[in-house]
Parts: sequence; structure tokens; C-alpha cells
Amino acid sequence: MTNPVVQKVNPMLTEERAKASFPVEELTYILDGGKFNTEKRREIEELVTKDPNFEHPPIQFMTREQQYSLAVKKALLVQQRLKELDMLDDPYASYFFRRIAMPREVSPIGLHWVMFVPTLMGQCSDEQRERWLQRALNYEIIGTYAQTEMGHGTFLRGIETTATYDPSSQQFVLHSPTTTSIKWWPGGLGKTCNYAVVVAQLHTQGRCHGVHMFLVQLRDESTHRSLPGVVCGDIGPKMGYHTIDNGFLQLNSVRIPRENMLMRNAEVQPDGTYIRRVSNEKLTYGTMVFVRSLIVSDAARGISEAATIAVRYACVRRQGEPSSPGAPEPRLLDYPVHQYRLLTCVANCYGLWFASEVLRDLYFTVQPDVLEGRTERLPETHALSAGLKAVGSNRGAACVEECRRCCGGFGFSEASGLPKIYNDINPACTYEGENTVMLLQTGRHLLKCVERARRGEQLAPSDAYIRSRPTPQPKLAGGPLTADLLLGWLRWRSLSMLLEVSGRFNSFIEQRQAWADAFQAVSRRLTRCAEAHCILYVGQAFLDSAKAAENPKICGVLTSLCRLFLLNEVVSGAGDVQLSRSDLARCQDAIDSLLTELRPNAVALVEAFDLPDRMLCSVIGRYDGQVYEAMLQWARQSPLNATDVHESYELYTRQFLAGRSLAKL
Ligand SMILES: CCCCCCCC/C=C\CCCCCCCCCCCCC/C=C/C(=O)SCCNC(=O)CCNC(=O)[C@H](O)C(C)(C)COP(=O)(O)OP(=O)(O)OC[C@H]1O[C@@H](n2cnc3c(N)ncnc32)[C@H](O)[C@@H]1OP(=O)(O)O
Ligand SMILES: Cc1cc2nc3c(=O)[nH]c(=O)nc-3n(C[C@H](O)[C@H](O)[C@H](O)COP(=O)(O)OP(=O)(O)OC[C@H]3O[C@@H](n4cnc5c(N)ncnc54)[C@H](O)[C@@H]3O)c2cc1C
Repeated sequence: MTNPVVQKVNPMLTEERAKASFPVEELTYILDGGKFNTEKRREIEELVTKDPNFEHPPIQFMTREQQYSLAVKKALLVQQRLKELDMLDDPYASYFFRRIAMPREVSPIGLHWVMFVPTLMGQCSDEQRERWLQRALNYEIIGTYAQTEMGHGTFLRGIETTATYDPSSQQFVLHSPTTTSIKWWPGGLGKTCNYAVVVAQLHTQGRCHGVHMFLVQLRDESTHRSLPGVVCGDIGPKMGYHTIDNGFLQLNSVRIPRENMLMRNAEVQPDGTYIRRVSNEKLTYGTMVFVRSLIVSDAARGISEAATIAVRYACVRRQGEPSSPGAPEPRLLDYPVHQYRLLTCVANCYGLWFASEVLRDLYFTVQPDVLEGRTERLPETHALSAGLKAVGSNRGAACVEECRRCCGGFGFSEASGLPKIYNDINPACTYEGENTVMLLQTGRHLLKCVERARRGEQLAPSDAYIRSRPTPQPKLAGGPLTADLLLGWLRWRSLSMLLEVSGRFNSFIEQRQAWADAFQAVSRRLTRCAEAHCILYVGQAFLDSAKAAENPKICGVLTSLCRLFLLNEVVSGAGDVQLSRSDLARCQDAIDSLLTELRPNAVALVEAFDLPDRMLCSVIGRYDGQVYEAMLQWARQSPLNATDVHESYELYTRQFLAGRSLAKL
């Protein structure tokens, strides 16, 4: 892809940039986690931008095979460059290198570093780590995470692949006994990877011990041919993710050494004796907790890209009745309803951005304990990563779609970059746990928290507001609608909803319903409770970050944006609890005032994300705002325009116009 040549900047954008009330660069440092990171990121961006090896025509004009091939080349080239630059051990640097080098190509080896390596880190015994981790980190082997099967994705315990231990050879026999047991979906499994962590039901000494993980070699390390008993391939085109070979895998009695079972938490001894080292069997699901926490920040990044495009476009696109004769047509951003659509997306983006940082810190605080088998904070971490993954990707997809629609017809063109951002974020609602299922996990945890509160037990920090009795509703009438007050109201809303659902649940239990049936009976309501709980977490993280900003101007603009986020939640969640008409009207008025207040900072707020044109890949979101010329240039690249008369004319249209039958052709 070629970076668009920066032309003379559209004066309408220059004008909007001049309106910023705060130092944009300083906000960028905050978002990056410090000036040092910003500088490092920019250095990396420059390195990649200068490297002609990463340049190519837009992938949207390529076939799927071409896209896949290009993505493999670029992904491997990235690894080579990272090694040459000695950046492999720096996760921040290598992450940004990958992003800027492959901004719109989901990597065919992405699963290797997002799931395969983390699984080896979390599930291997120390000795197994020695054996495999370094090879994986050096990319001597390329792996994926093969859990989902045709028949089972959500219900993990229903997985059918078997790993049966044979003590005579001290091997496991990996087998797909049915069509529905064929692994389906794993990224890079089809063509790219030569190893996989395979999730299978462990059988030994005549007993099944549930799902465990096994390292399975799929392809020969020198020829890349699939090994005997291994049948694998690509699952075909999808709604997006064209550059990645999500694959299928059928295992026909494939034998692997006993030592290839990942044995950090459980072990099968040479004679077949099964030993569980830690009691919590859900530790096997640890990689998913990690990736779910990453998805929240990925969703925020997706919105940041879409919002940058849509806000810039809204500054340069004029359409509508001029306010007076001879005046120019209004810009899209002059319409209050357009401001509302875009600024609420920006507010969601900042909220999720800050919440993802808090969640990642929590994960990395808790993880060392978990690795040592101390799992006290695991339920909170699981509930938050599951719920925030769902809320983050739901919001991410919704906001990107809103930004796309805000760009009218151009938003539907691949030239805008928006369809691709949407298609990259949308599958996150499904993978790593379908969102409704994830909200139910959070809801289940919250129900248990109410029970613990009733017993007077201490709750984890993010659950500490949960009581067994209702609290009075904070008054929204009277004083100013501060962020603290609004957050207090959302806390009350979350607790009220939860107590209501918990009351219903208990009444079903008192009527002697089974726990699982009572759970199903409240499940619809429980997903709303989980969302309310997660939104509270996002709001708290947002407000804490706003308050922590040292520059008062940044603190001011972030607090206003946070208030917009919170007010929008109060208004849209008013139906879940009792909110008086007058309180609702006050909140609506406050939203209108905030839109007027924030509008001059709209461009500054998105440009603080500091996304170069190379990253946005958008004709209408360019830094220079020269949209129309660039759009024409883009269309000229369409392969359909290679000749004036397309071959289909000679083949079909000419025959049709001459009245000849097309059926024989
Ligand atoms: C890399 C370094 C980064 C460094 C950072 C540098 C800075 C850079 C900045 C940002 C980085 C961003 C990076 C961006 C990249 C992110 C992009 C991500 C792209 C990833 C591509 C992913 C591709 C997709 C992969 C997959 O989809 S893999 C397959 C995933 N599958 C699922 O998720 C299945 C969903 N199902 C389940 O999880 C479970 O089956 C279940 C629904 C939870 C139910 O399980 P079951 O066993 O039936 O449960 P029960 O027996 O009923 O027990 C419930 C019980 O267990 C507890 N539980 C459940 N899960 C967990 C868990 N995971 N952990 C702990 N506990 C768990 C649950 O709470 C219950 O507990 P109680 O009984 O006590 O109530
Ligand atoms: C792009 C992409 C990449 C993927 N990559 C990988 C990978 O690398 N490795 C891997 O192992 N897997 C991967 N997956 C698979 C993914 O994890 C599963 O698709 C996902 O977990 C959902 O499982 P499922 O497809 O079986 O859906 P189902 O479980 O069949 O869900 C269908 C619908 O039923 C609902 N539902 C299911 N169970 C319940 C319930 N108990 N209560 C209420 N509603 C329910 C769900 O909410 C959903 O709407 C990937 C998927 C995609 C789309």
C-alpha cells in the first residue's frame, strides 16, 4: 500500500485543528502510556514507512489467494525485521511494528503470538517450556490454538476429540471420532502452521478426565507436508479476515509422545496414572482470559481508527441548506445530531481504552499468583475479561458501523477503510467466547457475589459495591450533574438490577427449581446486569484517568467527554430502572450542552490517537483532507478499469443486444 502524498491541507481541517483547547501531543502521551512509548512508536512507524518491502497496491483489489500470499510474506518479513532490529523481546515495539506493517491484513501467524505462545507459557511444565518455548519464540515452529470443533465452540466440555493414553508405547493417540469433532476455525491452521495446541478429552486407564491440551505436530518441518493421519485445510471465504487461513483439522489416530501433553496443572505418568496438580480445572482456560483482555483494547483501537476517519470527513464534507443566501453549505460536523453520533463513539473509545489498561494491569497482577496455583482473584478476572470482551466488541462493532454510516455512500466504499475495520472487529463478538455467552459468565459471577455479600463475605475490588440490600437512588435533580454523581447513579443502577434479578432467581430456588433451571429463567435479564456492571467499570476507569491527567486542560476535556459517556449510559439505560421524566430531561439537556462544548475539540480528540495515514488506509480520512481527488485516484486502480471495454461485453452483452441466446455460451 502506498501512503497518500500529503497535498496542501484542506483549510477546513486546518481551521478545525486550530480550535483545540488542549495540547493534543500531551494527550497522545497519556494514551500511549508515556512520552517514551510515543517516541518509540513513531520511530517504528518511520522505519516501516521507509521500507519499500512493505509497499503494495490496496489489497481490496486482490483475489483472496493473493491477499493470503501477501499476508504470509509480510508477516514473515516483519519477524525477520524484528530480529534484525533486536526487538523480538520487546512486546510493545513488536506489537506496533506488526500493526503499522500490516494495518489491514489480519496476520496468518497472528494466532502464534496471541494464543500459541501464551498457551505454552501458561500451560507447560518448566521442563516443557525449556523444550518448546524458545523454538516458538524464535519462530522455528509456527503454531495455532485448535479448540473449537464443527459441533462445539461454546460448550467446551462437549468437545469430542479424544487423546487416549497408550502405556505400552507411552504415547497419546489423538483422534477425531466424528465429523462434528473436526477442528474448525483455528487461525493459520489451514495452510500456515506446522504445530497446534489441540484441546481434547483425555482418556487414561479407562477413565475420561475432561479437556486437556496437547502439542501436536501437523506438518513436516522441512517439506511442510501434512503428517500421516493429519487432514487439514482452509475453511473457505468468510465475511472478513480474507488474509488468514482459518482451518479445519481431522486427526486419524495420530500418535504423539506422552510428554506432549501440556502438564503444568495435570500429568499422566508413564504407567497411565492421572495426577491433577491444582484443584481448579478452569486453569486450562487461562489463555482465553488473556486474549479476552486484549480484545477490549483492540476494540478501542478499532473505534479510534473509524472515528478519526469519520470526524475528519465530517469536517470537509459539506452537504445541506446554507444558513443564509451565499453562505457555504454546512459541514456534516455542524449538525448537532451528527456531533452526537460521532462524539458518543469517541467517548466510548476513550472509555474502553482506559478500561482495557486497567483490565490488562489486573491480568498481569493476578497471573503470577495463578501460575503458582493461587486462584483467589481468578473468578473476578475471568468475569471482567469475559464481560468487558463482550461489551467492548459489541460497542466496537456498533461504533465502527455508526462511523461508517456517518460517511454516507463513501462509508460503503472500501476506499474509506471503514468496511475493513468493521469486518476486523465484528468477529471479535464471536471468537474467544460468543458475547452473549460471555455476558452470562459475568452474570453468573455477579449472582454469586450477591450470595457472598449476604453471607458477609468480602468481595473482590471491582465487585465491592455489591450489597445484599438496595441503596437509595442518587438524586439527579438539583445540583450539577457531575461525573461522580452520574457514576454513582450507574453504580446504583447496576446494584438495583442485580438485586432484582437475584430476588427472582432466589424465588425460583425456593420453589425448588434446580440451580441451572433458575439460572436459565433469569438469563435474559442477567445479560443486562452484566452489561451494567461492565459499563460501570468502564466509567470508573474513564473518570479515574481523566482525573489523573496533570494538565488541567486535558483533565477538563476528558472529564467532559467522560460525562458525555456517562450521561448517554444513564439515558439509554433509563428503561432498566426508574428514572423520572424530569431527571431524564435534565440529562438530555446536559448532553446537548456537552455536544456544543466538545465540538471544537472533536478533531483534536481523535487526532490525539496519532494514527498516520499509513495506518488508516482511508481515502476519506486522510490527514490532508483532500478527499475527492484521492477518491478518483482510488477508483482508477480498480482492475475493472484496466481496459475501456470489458471482455464481458464481447462475450455476453454484445450477444444479448444482438438477440442471441446466452444459454448456449
Ligand atoms: C502480546 C503481548 C502484548 C503486550 C502489550 C503491549 C502493548 C500493546 C497494546 C495492546 C495489545 C493489544 C493486542 C491486540 C491483539 C488482540 C486481538 C485478538 C485477536 C485474537 C484472535 C483470536 C482468534 C480466536 C480464537 C478463539 O476463538 S479460541 C476459542 C475460544 N473459545 C471460547 O472462548 C469458548 C467459550 N466457552 C467457554 O469459555 C466455556 O466453555 C464456558 C462458556 C465459560 C463454560 O465452560 P464450562 O466448562 O462448561 O463451564 P462450567 O463447567 O459450567 O463452569 C463454569 C465455572 O467455570 C468458571 N470459568 C469458566 N471459564 C473460566 C475461565 N476462563 N477462567 C476461570 N474460570 C472460568 C466459571 O466462572 C464458573 O465458575 P463457578 O462454577 O465458580 O461459578
Ligand atoms: C474469525 C474467527 C476466528 C476463530 N478462531 C479460532 C481459533 O483460532 N481457535 C479456535 O479454537 N476457535 C476459533 N474460533 C471459534 C470461536 O471461538 C467460536 O466460533 C465461538 O467460541 C462460538 O462457538 P460456536 O461457533 O460453536 O457458536 P455456538 O456455540 O453454536 O453459538 C451459536 C449461538 O448460540 C448461542 N448460545 C450458545 N450456547 C449458549 C448458551 N449456553 N446460552 C445461551 N446462548 C447460547 C450463542 O450466543 C450464539 O449466538 C474462531 C471463530 C471466528 C469467527
